[in-house]
Amino acid sequence: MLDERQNQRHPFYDSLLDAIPEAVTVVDRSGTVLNWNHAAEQLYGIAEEDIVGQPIAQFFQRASLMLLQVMDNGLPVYGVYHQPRPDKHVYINAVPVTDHHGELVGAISIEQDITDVVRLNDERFHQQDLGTGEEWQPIFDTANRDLKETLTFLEKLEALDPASSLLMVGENGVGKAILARFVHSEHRSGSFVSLDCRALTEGLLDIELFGQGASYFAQESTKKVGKLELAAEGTVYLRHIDKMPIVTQVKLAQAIRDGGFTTTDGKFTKLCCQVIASIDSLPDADSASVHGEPPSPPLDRELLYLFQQIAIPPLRERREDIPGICHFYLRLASKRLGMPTPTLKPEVTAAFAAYTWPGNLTEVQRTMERLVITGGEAPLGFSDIPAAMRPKTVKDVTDAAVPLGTLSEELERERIELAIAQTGGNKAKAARLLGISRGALYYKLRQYGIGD
Ligand SMILES: Nc1ncnc2c1ncn2[C@@H]1O[C@H](COP(=O)(O)OP(=O)(O)OP(=O)(O)O)[C@@H](O)[C@H]1O
Repeated sequence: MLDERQNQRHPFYDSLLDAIPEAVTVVDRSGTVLNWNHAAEQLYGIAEEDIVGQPIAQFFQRASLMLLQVMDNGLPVYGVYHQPRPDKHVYINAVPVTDHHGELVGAISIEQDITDVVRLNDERFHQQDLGTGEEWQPIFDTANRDLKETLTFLEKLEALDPASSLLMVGENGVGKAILARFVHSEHRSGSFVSLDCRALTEGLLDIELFGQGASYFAQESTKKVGKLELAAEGTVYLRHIDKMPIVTQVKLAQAIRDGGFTTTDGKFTKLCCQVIASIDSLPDADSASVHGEPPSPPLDRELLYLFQQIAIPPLRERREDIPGICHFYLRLASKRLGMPTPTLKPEVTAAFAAYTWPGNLTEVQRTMERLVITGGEAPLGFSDIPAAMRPKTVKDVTDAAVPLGTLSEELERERIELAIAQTGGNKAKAARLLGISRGALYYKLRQYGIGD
């Protein structure tokens, strides 16, 4: 009788599963797929008849299978952001299933596809205009001595000689283009034209920069004005200048030195724009003499020395700024996405300060966006941040070496609370951990009303 009723239920269940807009997957204890609905077919492009009856691990990386993880842990997950494949982003609920005796018999997952949302957000951020001021200034509001000196020098230089050619030097994503925009918005009235020297072939880059006279073409209308002329009173930003063909580099050096250049139709064009170039790192000065060949990547020496170099350190060398930058990007992402700004537990702020951020600002921005999208009401802890950023030991956290006094009041308070917690309330040890005197700690405790 029971079997009969169960048999009757099957068509209802199948229709129910297909009516659900989320991807539903059911596996048995061994990980063999029992159900795979329409939405799952669409999300992963795998037909039901191909996957049902097969081990799910044949279709996905084992480590990325939340279903197997919940069976291993015996614990459900709800509303967790998950990336089952490099090109798929989902919110997932996954639950282990037990029989009447409490024996594990399998698991069910329900996944909501948010790939488009993530992609759209990414695009929005990539396209986003750098703005003209305040919004991104906190990135360069620094407590780092070297960067402070560099920025002071730049400010003086621009006040005295706003047309000087600059070379922004720094790892990928440190903010070279942002700083170039900042300089531009402060001192130039024309347009900001950006060219990536990796993206164009030798001849094309030359034409893009210096233009081409009408004599090369049949009609006058096909005459091409170069960016150096087009950006008059503005800025030409040359990204990855070390990838510029050497012939063009020599021509550019000559144009900067002569204050202008001759176009192919013989006209002398004055250089009215500011040239700002960027490079990830300076070529090794000795490499040419040591190996007897041009340094790789080749950068014309004459051109190099025509630029004032502005070095921007990677984030791991300005750790004292990291908490402020993370909070800035959290607020920026929340504002743009219309979502509440998540709060970070102090240990997370410290973990971020200790992390190396190889992708620099770009990585911070993406990480904070993700936290805004996935974060809930509660303050975010270690389990909410990418595994690679979690400290392996408590020492990693305390080694974050974020000096007090360089932090905002909010962060300073968090840092003190963390130190008190880590030292079991021992104020002398906490003061040592924080690198301040005991008296200063007592003052701060009173100031923030901690331990009242
Ligand atoms: N308006 C903005 N405010 C704050 N951050 C921004 C803004 N626009 C972009 N960013 C973030 O800063 C990151 C780094 O900026 P930028 O492109 O200036 O670095 P870069 O050093 O020039 O990088 P690359 O070496 O790739 O040329 C961007 O990838 C983006 O995540």
